[in-house]
Amino acid sequence: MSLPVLSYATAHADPPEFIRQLRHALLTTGFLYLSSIDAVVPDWRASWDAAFAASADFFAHDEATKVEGIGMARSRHFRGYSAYGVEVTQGRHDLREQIDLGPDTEPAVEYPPPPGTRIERVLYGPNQYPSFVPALEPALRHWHALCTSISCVLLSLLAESLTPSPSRLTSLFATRPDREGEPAYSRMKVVRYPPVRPGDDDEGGGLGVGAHKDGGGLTLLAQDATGGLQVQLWDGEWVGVEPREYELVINVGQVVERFSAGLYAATTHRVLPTRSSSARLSIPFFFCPRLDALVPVLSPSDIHPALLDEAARTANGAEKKSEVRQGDLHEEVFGLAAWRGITRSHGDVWTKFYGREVDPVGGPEVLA
Ligand SMILES: O=C(O)CCC(=O)C(=O)O
Ligand SMILES: [Fe+2]
Repeated sequence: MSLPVLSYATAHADPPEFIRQLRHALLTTGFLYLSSIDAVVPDWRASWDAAFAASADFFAHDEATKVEGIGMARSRHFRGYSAYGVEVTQGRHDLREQIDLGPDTEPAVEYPPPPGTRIERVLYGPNQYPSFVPALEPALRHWHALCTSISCVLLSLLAESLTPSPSRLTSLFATRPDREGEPAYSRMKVVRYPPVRPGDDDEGGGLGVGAHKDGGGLTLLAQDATGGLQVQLWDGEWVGVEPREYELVINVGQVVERFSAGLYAATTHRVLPTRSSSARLSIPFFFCPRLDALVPVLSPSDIHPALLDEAARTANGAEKKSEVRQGDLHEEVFGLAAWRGITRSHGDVWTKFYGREVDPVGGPEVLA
């Protein structure tokens, strides 16, 4: 089965048609390609090439240069570089190296956080960019801005496809006038999956990134021509998300799953270890609400009746199969789920700056 391809040009020229296709994609595969972005964003291809070229230049430096230059251990906001095998998904080490970025702001909270601080607010702060690859900062800032603007368009169409009150979703991503320094918490990663090393993927079953559902609202992924990403379909079968040049791969995360009362389920996915002789590069962008946003759950009376009908017909009584446990998003502000997720993935950074004394919420041993 191949994944649906939706045209970004159609999103602008014929929104009702785009919404129809989007509903179908999100009720079935939960993953889709977005094509024809260059028809709407004139510098799309050049921006794509610039982001990948500067990222490749960065990764070509040796590990010590990358760690000393912008290692995540230098950032109490969990931004920066993680060496190969450092990040953890589902308790296992991922076979990739990466830079983590987010909205580039002043720190929202001083350090150490004063008693009574909502701990997740420490996640707001500046990114780290390497002075030894000057082209990376402008290329990634621009890419973050492009992905933000595409996400806003897609999120509004998605919200319209669900409910007569779309602003209940879109408002979660809008900056509050009294909290300008705490915008939508959209993270981005620049990732390199090197060819597998002997022993990396034998008995241990190591993966580029282990099976998971994304935590945010929408994910926009740019991948190079290598391949390796797989999604788990309704029946549990894994299928490859084959590379398509200059197209984004789009999926929804647990924020949309919760808001839509499970109708638009977050699809489980993973990345296989790289088998080709050269490394794979990808740039996932996670469009997320503000950290203080409380994600409501739509009741059936808030959902378009035609969508409920279509969902019932599509599922036909079946449950979507997934290798991972249920979501990690509860009746709480989005930031707490984000905090648990990032502190679990980067326990070393948590221990260095926070630890149990400061933080009763997160940490490497905290499960959903
Ligand atoms: O690199 C990819 O293709 C996907 C990465 C991913 O799923 C993630 O970082 O959440
Ligand atoms: Fe993911």
